[in-house]
Amino acid sequence: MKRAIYETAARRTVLTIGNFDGVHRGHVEVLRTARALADRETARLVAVTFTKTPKAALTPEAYAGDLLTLADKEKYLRLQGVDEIIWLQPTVAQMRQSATEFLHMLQNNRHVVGVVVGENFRFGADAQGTVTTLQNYAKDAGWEVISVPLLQDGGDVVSSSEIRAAILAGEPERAATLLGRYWSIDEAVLHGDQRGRTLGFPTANMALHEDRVAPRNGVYATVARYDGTLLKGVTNVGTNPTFTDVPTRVETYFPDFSADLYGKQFRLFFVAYLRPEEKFSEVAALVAQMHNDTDRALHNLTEKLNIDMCR
Ligand SMILES: Cc1cc2nc3c(=O)[nH]c(=O)nc-3n(C[C@H](O)[C@H](O)[C@H](O)COP(=O)(O)O)c2cc1C
Ligand SMILES: Nc1ncnc2c1ncn2[C@@H]1O[C@H](COP(=O)(O)OP(=O)(O)O)[C@@H](O)[C@H]1O
Repeated sequence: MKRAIYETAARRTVLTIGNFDGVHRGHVEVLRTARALADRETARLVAVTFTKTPKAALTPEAYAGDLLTLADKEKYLRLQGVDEIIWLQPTVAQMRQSATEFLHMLQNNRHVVGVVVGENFRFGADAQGTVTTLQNYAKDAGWEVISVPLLQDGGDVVSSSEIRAAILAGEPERAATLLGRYWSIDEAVLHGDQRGRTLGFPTANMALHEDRVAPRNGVYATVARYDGTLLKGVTNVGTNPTFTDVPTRVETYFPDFSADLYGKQFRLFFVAYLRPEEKFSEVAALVAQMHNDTDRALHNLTEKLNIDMCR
């Protein structure tokens, strides 16, 4: 056991540090640079990240919610070649750690040979540490530091908060442009009110995780990855105001499909926003609208779907 710990500590390591919520196109630039440095240095690539972004812990009222669950953050980090993840908890003790203490902690933990971060990287209590702090420390420690310039998209910096704002605003296309893939959720199918089938629109229902950013209420063209295939869908995010309001759900009707999905899990990609959810005075009007939504969703997906973005 002791030997295993020693071996981990002795392994040459390149660290990349950040929140990485989204693992968006900007993060991918940082991760690619870090992977290349690790390969050059015959080192492992270790990502140091938080289980919850410090923003969520410090100012929860001003925080829109996470783009990714931790499982998804891990999945997308590993897809970029990260070998291991060190998860930090945003505890009071962790948030009070000075910038130098934070770097000491990393140095004591691994045989660090390099560190790759984004240009705007801040760390330590009150975000006092900057790339310059890191570079100064690295000179003595013998680390190579690379700070990666922030990626821009049409004049805007690609950032997790821009993507959260796009999802909140019902702009999945904009979110996808910044993310480099469609925003998605991966959840199990729950039981609803068993009403969908009586309307001719059975819907697979998912809960919205409270820690996650909530997409704007309304109807979306979506795609699900299920059982190795992609299914076209039309999804309502909302509270079903035409009937009795329920806590916000994500309900998807798959026009070209019929099977029992209860308890099954699938990844649902948000491709386009079609309209806000409405309260109809008659069920027949809702059903007519749902037919129209289905046609529009299928048309939209036929015209615009980019399968490579379903990741
Ligand atoms: C494409 C689509 C659009 C929908 N639009 C609305 C809407 O505008 N207003 C509303 O109250 N419910 C809307 N719904 C939700 C339906 O009311 C809901 O699917 C139905 O009540 C079945 O609920 P159940 O899954 O709990 O059985 C929509 C559902 C779908 C699939
Ligand atoms: N084409 C389809 N799209 C979505 N769900 C379907 C489809 N065909 C069958 N189902 C099944 O029907 C269930 C939804 O029926 P519904 O009456 O809306 O019940 P609930 O209110 O429990 O969601 C889904 O969870 C799934 O198991």
